[in-house]
Amino acid sequence: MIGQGKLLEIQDLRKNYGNKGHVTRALNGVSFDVLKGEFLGIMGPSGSGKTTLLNCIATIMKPTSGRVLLKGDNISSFDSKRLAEYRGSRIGYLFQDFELLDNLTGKENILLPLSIHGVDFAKAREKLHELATFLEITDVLNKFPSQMSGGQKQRVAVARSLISEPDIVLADEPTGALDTRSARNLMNKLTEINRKNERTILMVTHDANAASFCSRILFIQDGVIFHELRRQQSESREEFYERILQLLAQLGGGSANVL
Ligand SMILES: Nc1ncnc2c1ncn2[C@@H]1O[C@H](COP(=O)(O)OP(=O)(O)OP(=O)(O)O)[C@@H](O)[C@H]1O
Repeated sequence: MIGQGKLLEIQDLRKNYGNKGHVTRALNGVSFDVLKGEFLGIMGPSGSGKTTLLNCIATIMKPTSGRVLLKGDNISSFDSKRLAEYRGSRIGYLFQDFELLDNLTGKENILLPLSIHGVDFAKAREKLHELATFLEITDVLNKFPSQMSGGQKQRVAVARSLISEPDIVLADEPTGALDTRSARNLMNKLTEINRKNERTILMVTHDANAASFCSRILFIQDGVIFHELRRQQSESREEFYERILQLLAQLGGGSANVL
């Protein structure tokens, strides 16, 4: 269920790369809200601005103009202490290529955000156990990333993104490096995390199949949101997937799974 209220507000976000001679307008006035408890997808072709958008929200990069509000607070006005808290515990980040540290075990990778930002370790251990059981990674907690499958690595990364119980998880092509079965497994887990724990998720993807797990999808091209699809309450995931494919075909997407 989607809770009431806006969790994240993106207001007229613009991001230019380069200088006067060679300016790339990666974001050209992007505005949308993410509701609390929503699983929102962003689809768009390569180079449309998806990663730039997520990076601006995650404060990995500064927008040229525009505002990002989390629960009404303008994140660009945060001082360094609030910014560290925002990055460390209010947002979780999932990357296409997992971004686990090779010289740390699964467990150490998951607990790393907490050791940086300070926590109650008894509570963390309990949370770790709960997440590991749910994500089916208990048997890889003491392994290093090189000893895990791609699907296991991404589920460890999911646990890392959730350990601090963030307000929102930002996922950048989380199924991009996974085979079909692991991708489906990951999307089922993310859906359950969204529905049961009411965790808000914002995911960018090329993949219509992954997008069909979302409750709403925004379509971006040339740094502008130009369309929206909402999954109806009565609509199955398979029906929503068909509707996404139909839209992509109308847009002249060509390939079935890739915009
Ligand atoms: N550091 C940079 N310097 C200059 N231009 C950049 C930089 N990063 C991205 N761009 C450009 O900004 C635009 C948006 O890039 P972005 O990576 O946000 O797109 P994307 O939709 O995530 O693409 P993909 O799906 O291929 O990852 C592209 O034209 C890209 O070439």
